[in-house]
Amino acid sequence: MLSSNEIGIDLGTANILVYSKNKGILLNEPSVVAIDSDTNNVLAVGTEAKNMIGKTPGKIVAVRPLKDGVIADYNMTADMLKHVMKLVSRKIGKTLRKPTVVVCTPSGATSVERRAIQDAIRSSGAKDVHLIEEPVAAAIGADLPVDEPIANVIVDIGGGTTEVAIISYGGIVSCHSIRIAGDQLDEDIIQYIRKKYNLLIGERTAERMKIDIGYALITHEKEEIEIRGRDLVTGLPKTITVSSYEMQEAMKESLLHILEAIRATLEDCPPELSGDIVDRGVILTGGGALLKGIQEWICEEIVVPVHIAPSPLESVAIGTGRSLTIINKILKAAK
Ligand SMILES: Nc1ncnc2c1ncn2[C@@H]1O[C@H](COP(=O)(O)OP(=O)(O)OP(=O)(O)O)[C@@H](O)[C@H]1O
Repeated sequence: MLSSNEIGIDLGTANILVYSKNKGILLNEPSVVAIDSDTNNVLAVGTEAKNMIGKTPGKIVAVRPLKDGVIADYNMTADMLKHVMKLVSRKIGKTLRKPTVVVCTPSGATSVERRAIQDAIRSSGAKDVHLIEEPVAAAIGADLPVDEPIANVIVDIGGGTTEVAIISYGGIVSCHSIRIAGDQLDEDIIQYIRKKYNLLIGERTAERMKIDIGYALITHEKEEIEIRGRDLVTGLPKTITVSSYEMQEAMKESLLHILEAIRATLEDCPPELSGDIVDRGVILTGGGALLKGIQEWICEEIVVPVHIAPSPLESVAIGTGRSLTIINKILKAAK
């Protein structure tokens, strides 16, 4: 039985989630920290800090300490994790003392990047820190039978990375990890609007556009959204209307890169497992799985059934927490 002192953490580029098998999701907050740049004190973490992005006075900076699925600013990540542990303690009504933590890392992370994640978690008070590859955690969290000798194909489109993996018998058979995912789609939208309309928009506006009227490359009925930004010629605020067709144009190149990663992984699949893929299909997870039309588009392109995981934004966190049971079994067997 897992105690609340054993937790799984999805330390994501966009969101940080903490899961305990007994209590479920204990925390789900954006991976954002707001600091006072004069004193370096952390002022806010999570939603409160995210609401400050692009709106803060000079000395308060709201930053995302992770980029492309790995730590970009070590000290800030460590501070964010300390705050997260405090929030979790408050939630469970007692101090989380020296917890055992399983945390995911992108499968493309280097050993230095993995070590940094492990050290940052340890510095937040954890006793034992176990790492799990993100696609494996996502597959466990999506209820796939990962320890059976059948092909489970997982496509996890997060904020910083897209991980595509074929998992069989508890291990990764073939995998591609690319640093193109939700954040890149937001950046594509910012650049498109800048070039086409000479209008500067912020990250949060771009993300809202993607979520509200963003479509994968499928035929659909046109939708429109009104957005505001700063005119680069006059320097004044301006409102424009953007359509979902323009959003497709903006995101096209990155979406094609994601498709390419899926194709490349399937091409690497050992022939014995190919039959499973045709029968069982591909599971989409991560926030990108919620992009309108993505299931239909990928299905059309790879001609294999595509399903969306039950809770795409939570699969990795649930998988990290559940994997503790497996780790405990291994540790017990080794005694
Ligand atoms: N409805 C939606 N449509 C399109 N994209 C969405 C939707 N909801 C969330 N997203 C995007 O999903 C991304 C966050 O997904 P997720 O929480 O799985 O990433 P993460 O685990 O933090 O990142 P990574 O795994 O790369 O470290 C963000 O880019 C967000 O904009």
